[in-house]
Amino acid sequence: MLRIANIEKRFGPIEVLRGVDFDVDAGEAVALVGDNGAGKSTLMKIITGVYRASGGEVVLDGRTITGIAPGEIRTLGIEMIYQNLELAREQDVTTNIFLGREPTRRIAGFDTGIIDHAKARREAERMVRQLGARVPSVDIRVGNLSGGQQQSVAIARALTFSPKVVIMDEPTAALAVREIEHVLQLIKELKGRGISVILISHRLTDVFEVADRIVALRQGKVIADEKTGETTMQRVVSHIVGAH
Ligand SMILES: Nc1ncnc2c1ncn2[C@@H]1O[C@H](COP(=O)(O)OP(=O)(O)OP(=O)(O)O)[C@@H](O)[C@H]1O
Repeated sequence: MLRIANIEKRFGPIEVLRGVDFDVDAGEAVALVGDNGAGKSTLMKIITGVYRASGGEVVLDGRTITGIAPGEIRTLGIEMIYQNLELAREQDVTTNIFLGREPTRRIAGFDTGIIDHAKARREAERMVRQLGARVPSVDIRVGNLSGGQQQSVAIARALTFSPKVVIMDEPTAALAVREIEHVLQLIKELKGRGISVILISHRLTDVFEVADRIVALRQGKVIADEKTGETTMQRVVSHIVGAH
């Protein structure tokens, strides 16, 4: 579904990515791990079109997307959920799920439609239910939800774009222990729908629970690309810190 091929990124004289290669299959979750400064965020910004690569290419479902603007890459099927979630905390769940893309209805005599809030609400409820997200009501202000519930809203919102790939940056880092399990369930749900997931995480227990493969980045290079079932936490830690 997604191929990262020999991606290089230089900022002036600084080489941040030095020929990064890995693939993500449909419905596969790949964890991207690496120490602070390894290049994970830079790579994600290249995949989502925020940065232009200095070399190499990103291929989505057979199509080269390197150099395409972020808005179009999103339309083509790559969604990124940032650590800060980018939700409107003062607005309710429905508004956040549709932010700017609410269903509209036509009124006789008017050229443009008006927001059909009842329909948006029904659809938001359906999405939350189908996803198995534990959000008490779609009418609640997002700022009043727990961290895990907010993460669920961000995932539901990502699904409205019908993504092929969802990239998640530290989705469990700020969560209480009992909420982590629920977010990991939602990630499994995405996989079950055939959506590919790239999970950036420092929490290796989470990585081992949901990822099919673990790609370790060190100093801008893939230092290991291993199936989760064929490696160990100790081995992954040593890849990250550079013990071998
Ligand atoms: N715009 C920039 N100009 C110059 N150097 C940059 C720029 N952005 C990132 N870097 C450098 O690139 C390297 C990789 O940074 P990046 O943020 O991609 O790492 P990371 O693996 O995401 O780290 P973290 O886990 O801390 O978020 C760092 O040394 C950083 O200082």
